Amino acid sequence: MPTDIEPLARHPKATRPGEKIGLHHSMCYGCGDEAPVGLRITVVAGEGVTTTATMKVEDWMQGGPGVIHGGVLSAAFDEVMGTTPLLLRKPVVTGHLAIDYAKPIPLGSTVHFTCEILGGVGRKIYTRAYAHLGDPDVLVAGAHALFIEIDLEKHFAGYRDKAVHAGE
Ligand SMILES: CCCCCCCCCCCCCCCC(=O)SCCNC(=O)CCNC(=O)[C@H](O)C(C)(C)COP(=O)(O)OP(=O)(O)OC[C@H]1O[C@@H](n2cnc3c(N)ncnc32)[C@H](O)[C@@H]1OP(=O)(O)O
Repeated sequence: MPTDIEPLARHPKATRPGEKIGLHHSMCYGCGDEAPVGLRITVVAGEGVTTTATMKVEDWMQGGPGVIHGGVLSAAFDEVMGTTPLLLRKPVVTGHLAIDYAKPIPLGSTVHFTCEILGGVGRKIYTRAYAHLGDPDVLVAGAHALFIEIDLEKHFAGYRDKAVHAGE
């Protein structure tokens, strides 16, 4: 992370603390409520530029016997951390994501995520997140990620004809 990042302020019209940040697409693998397979994560706005989220670890998320697959946890962090810049009213995509896996996460558990925006420079937004299973003092994973602000229309212009919509 560069040393010249600046603090980023919550947008005046951002989702209020305690409220759910809306789906960005109902068919999104991370947050969509109509996706045939997905994490169905709901991210809740916190104070300032922070968020929280939870995810139930379902049987289909298994990697090693009885525990979550590392890639599923990575996707969950991506979703939580990528949603958080919406508090700035900035659409982003992931540029870089790094996970520290501290403890195995059993199937059937509920993962609790906390995320904060550390700051930014230009179009770059740096975030950090942690995960625990109910006791915030016992972390099971942590993550750092860099998100890049995009022009939504331009970024997806070449792919929209491939988009999948609910009911198709
Ligand atoms: C699912 C999507 C929904 C999106 C809708 C939004 C709705 C709201 C969010 C909802 C939640 C979503 C949560 C899931 C989010 C994903 O999973 S997004 C999917 C995965 N990510 C991608 O597909 C991105 C693919 N990559 C790209 O398209 C392009 O590389 C990027 C990221 C747009 C950057 O390209 P660019 O616009 O040409 O900009 P570029 O000059 O290369 O980079 C800008 C700056 O970032 C730096 N940078 C770029 N990449 C890196 C890197 N890996 N490491 C370090 N620095 C980097 C550059 O060095 C540059 O720095 P400066 O020169 O400004 O100092």
